[in-house]
Amino acid sequence: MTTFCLTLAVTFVAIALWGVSYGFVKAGRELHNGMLSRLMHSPMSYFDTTPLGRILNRFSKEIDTVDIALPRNTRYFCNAFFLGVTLVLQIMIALPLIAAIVIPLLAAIYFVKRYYQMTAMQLKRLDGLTRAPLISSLQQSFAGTAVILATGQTARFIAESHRKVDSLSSILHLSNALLHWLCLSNLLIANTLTTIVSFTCVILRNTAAFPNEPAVVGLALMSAVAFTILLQWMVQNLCDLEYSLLSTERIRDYTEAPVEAPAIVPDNRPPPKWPYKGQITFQNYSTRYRPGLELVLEGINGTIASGEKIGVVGRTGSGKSSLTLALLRIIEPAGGAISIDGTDISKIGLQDLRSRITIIPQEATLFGGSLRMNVDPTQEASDEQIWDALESSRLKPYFQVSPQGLDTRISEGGSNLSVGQRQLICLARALLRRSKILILDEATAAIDFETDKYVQEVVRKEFSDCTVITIAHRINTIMDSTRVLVMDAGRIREFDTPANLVEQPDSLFYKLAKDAGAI
Ligand SMILES: Nc1ncnc2c1ncn2[C@@H]1O[C@H](COP(=O)(O)OP(=O)(O)OP(=O)(O)O)[C@@H](O)[C@H]1O
Repeated sequence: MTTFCLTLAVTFVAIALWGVSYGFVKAGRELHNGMLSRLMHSPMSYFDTTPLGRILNRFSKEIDTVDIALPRNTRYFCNAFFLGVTLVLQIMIALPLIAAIVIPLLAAIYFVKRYYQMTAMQLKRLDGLTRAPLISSLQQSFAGTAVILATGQTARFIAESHRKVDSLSSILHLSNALLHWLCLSNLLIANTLTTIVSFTCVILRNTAAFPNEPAVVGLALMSAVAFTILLQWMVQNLCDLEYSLLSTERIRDYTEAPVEAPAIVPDNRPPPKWPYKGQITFQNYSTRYRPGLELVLEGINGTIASGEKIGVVGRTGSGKSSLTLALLRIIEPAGGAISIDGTDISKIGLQDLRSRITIIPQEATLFGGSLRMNVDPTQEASDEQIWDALESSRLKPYFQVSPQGLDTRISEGGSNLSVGQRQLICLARALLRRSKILILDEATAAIDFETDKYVQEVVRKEFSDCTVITIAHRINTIMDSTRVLVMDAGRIREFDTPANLVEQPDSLFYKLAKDAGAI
């Protein structure tokens, strides 16, 4: 009867703990989704300061631990725990005297586990610290394979990689040694129980305290032997369970990563056709990449009229790209404001702002997928419109001969296309969007002079009624701009027509144009 009640109680508790284990799985999934959605909305400064290797480690190892190891360890521990409790109770029912040594044995198990765990925690931390640099280093090496091969640095990178693998292996080796120590300690404790149970049986064999049934004595002895095997498993599962919970903590840190401003501000949504004219006004605008850093744009004032074609020039690091990032609110203002058609862009949602401005960046961003998906990511255009855009960007003849047509596969990052072709796909994308403001951030740097000229012609023709801001590496390409904005150390130094600026030999633009051989 007692055994039946015990079994029933244990079954109920086991079911309750299975529920807890299921809860872990659910919580793990929520943490995963939370981390992903948070990181997708994190500002650029967060990625500037958080190594990519660390983020990848969270998404691979830690998520794997929460999704797979945590529920498994919970289940294993529950099994081991209840089996262990049942075995000890069976021994105590058969030989009540054994109860006297259970508490000292539990104390010994507790101290061994605590010692093991303190050391293992440190090792786990070291594992994380050595694993992340290894992932980052591998990633950098793969990204820079061409440069590493070209500069003959292969041996250095391999040696560096070996050094990092060695550091990680030494931590893994120590973890294994610690695990063996735990095994040995637990075996000693469990064997002590078996020895005491055996001796008690022998000593009490002729006394009233000895069970009448030989089967009960056999059960006690069998339980003691089984406990020897089980204890090791139970303690290790408990430790594994606690480590898995550490991963949850690490992922939770990422679910609290900073996020950008809201995508939509319901009370302040611009009308669907905004911007109507594309007039951009800077009012004493300044910005920095993150708190604590120097201002990269300072006291920017000026108005770009609707439909103007503005060329932005300046020495490297003068703040040209920062100006475009400020327009898209990739970096937020530290002071002043930018208005588009009279609307302060800092007051509207990021999605509303960014969906109304088109940028062709310095580095073309292409995704692994079809040509159609890359040219028309929102999937709103017809095949005809996409082919027209490809024709205007001079890519139609190239893709027309492909049997898959618009379904031609583009590799991740556009690696099966030339750098120039990638930029032309971005131009086709811009042609499809047709927003009132277009930004070209050194977009034609990788294109030959002839194609660059053609792109400028297409932009002038197709975006004739739009405001176009061109950050130029070739001064020639912006000589026919309406006005030229010359940046220097984060400030606007000159803002006038190219003709006026080249007439002033002491102007910065004159010097830049002269250096470039444009005048
Ligand atoms: N992610 C960043 N974090 C911190 N500072 C940055 C970051 N990107 C750029 N800067 C700094 O901002 C300043 C302006 O850089 P920006 O890229 O706007 O110059 P640029 O004129 O576009 O240069 P280039 O012609 O070389 O592209 C530089 O001093 C640069 O060091």
